[in-house]
Amino acid sequence: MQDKAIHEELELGVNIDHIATLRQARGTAYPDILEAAFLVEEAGAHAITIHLREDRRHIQDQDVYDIRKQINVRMNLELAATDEMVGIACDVNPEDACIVPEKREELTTEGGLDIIGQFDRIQKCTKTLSEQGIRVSLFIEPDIEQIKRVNDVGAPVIELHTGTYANAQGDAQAREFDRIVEAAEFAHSLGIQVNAGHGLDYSNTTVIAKIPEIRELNIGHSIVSRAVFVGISRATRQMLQIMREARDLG
Ligand SMILES: CC(=O)[C@@H](O)[C@H](O)COP(=O)(O)O
Ligand SMILES: NCC(=O)COP(=O)(O)O
Repeated sequence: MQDKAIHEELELGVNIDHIATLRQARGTAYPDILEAAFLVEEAGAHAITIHLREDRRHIQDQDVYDIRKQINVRMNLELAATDEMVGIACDVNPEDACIVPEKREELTTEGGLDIIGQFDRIQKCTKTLSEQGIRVSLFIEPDIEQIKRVNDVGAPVIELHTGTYANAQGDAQAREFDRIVEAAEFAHSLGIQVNAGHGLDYSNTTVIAKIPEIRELNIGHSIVSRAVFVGISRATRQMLQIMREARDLG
């Protein structure tokens, strides 16, 4: 069981997948993903997050090994619950692995894992990764029924999918926000570490960052997009500042 204390500091994992998207668009050697990882680390991020998709649309296998070798902060590797991906993760040995649902035809991750429907597979992947010493996180919807099964799966961490909140507006967004708060409180009461991410940007992160049970945010697309104009160091620092202000840490 993990410490049930409320965490003052909120950590940021910067997802640098879309640096690789730009590189893969032309098959060039630039932009250099390692340089991005170094700059993000130097700017104060707590982790580098990358998603090795089965279709290899952005991050490539070599990126995972290179980043693993070169960075000093935690690596959070996002992966589908397949034998191939679990094998790569065990070989790379990141500090964290986040199991995410994946559909080849999707534009981006569309929802959370169905822990109830895919219990055996997710439990098997979690066990293999955990035995290797990798801390496993499950990317799920803010759904109480899903959260009830997390401890049975054996994962110490969840990442609440904030995509629906991020894409909604008005009352619908307020309702989804309430679901996230309720899910975070419930998971925390069960001793599960609560992270959150997907679709968070410079205008919708503050309220999520104020939820005291949340320990880490993983944010990528908006930071890489802002980096086009201000550079990735500044874009990372600006997001960290939003998170610190939300926690009243200045
Ligand atoms: C699981 C998740 O939310 C991120 O990995 C996100 O999916 C970024 O990668 P894509 O934009 O390829 O979906
Ligand atoms: N798990 C969420 C993530 O890594 C980043 O998602 P996004 O900010 O690129 O939508």
